[in-house]
Amino acid sequence: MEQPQAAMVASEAGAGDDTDVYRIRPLELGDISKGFCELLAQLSPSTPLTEDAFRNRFAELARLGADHLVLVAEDAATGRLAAAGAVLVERKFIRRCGTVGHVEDVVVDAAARGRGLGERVVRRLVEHAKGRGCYKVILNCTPELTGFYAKCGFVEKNVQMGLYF
Ligand SMILES: CC(=O)SCCNC(=O)CCNC(=O)[C@H](O)C(C)(C)COP(=O)(O)OP(=O)(O)OC[C@H]1O[C@@H](n2cnc3c(N)ncnc32)[C@H](O)[C@@H]1OP(=O)(O)O
Repeated sequence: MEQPQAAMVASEAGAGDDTDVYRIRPLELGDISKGFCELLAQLSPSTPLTEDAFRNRFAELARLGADHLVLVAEDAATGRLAAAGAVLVERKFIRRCGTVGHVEDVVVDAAARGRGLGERVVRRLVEHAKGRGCYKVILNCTPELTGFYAKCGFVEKNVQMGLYF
């Protein structure tokens, strides 16, 4: 039986507005056949996930409950996914055991860009982090995307560093 990625967080993340073209909701197991991998390939080209790999990762993430939420936007007319994004809640010792939201892997299908969908997804991820008690939400992006994230309410802070293996 298909279960939402984090059933208990569905209400927190909002069920979406059914009158809208896009329904924003948590990732579901069936999304592998609704274009989820094709969407992610627009973020980072890679070989398509097998159904087993998708199911295993889905189960791992589900165990993290509301601390890891993947949202997708489903086109109500076609049933295909038009956008996705994730937020991970980090539990710290500092800041009186504060929590921080990390926004990751935001993508809107090329055909659906420029209509406010990316901003809606990011704002929903931020809302979720706020609802989990996060004192801030952070993300990494390329310089070309700072304008987009500024529209979503973010300000530039610090620098990103990486070490790849
Ligand atoms: C943390 C991360 O995941 S970083 C990775 C981000 N993802 C990618 O780069 C994948 C490829 N790109 C995309 O999927 C999309 O272009 C996104 C997600 C960046 C933007 O999604 P869209 O749905 O097209 O953006 P949306 O229409 O919501 O734009 C909201 C506002 O930001 C502006 N905006 C959008 N993209 C940009 C940009 N690259 N630079 C400056 N402003 C931008 C829009 O003009 C709009 O402003 P307005 O309200 O004044 O009209």
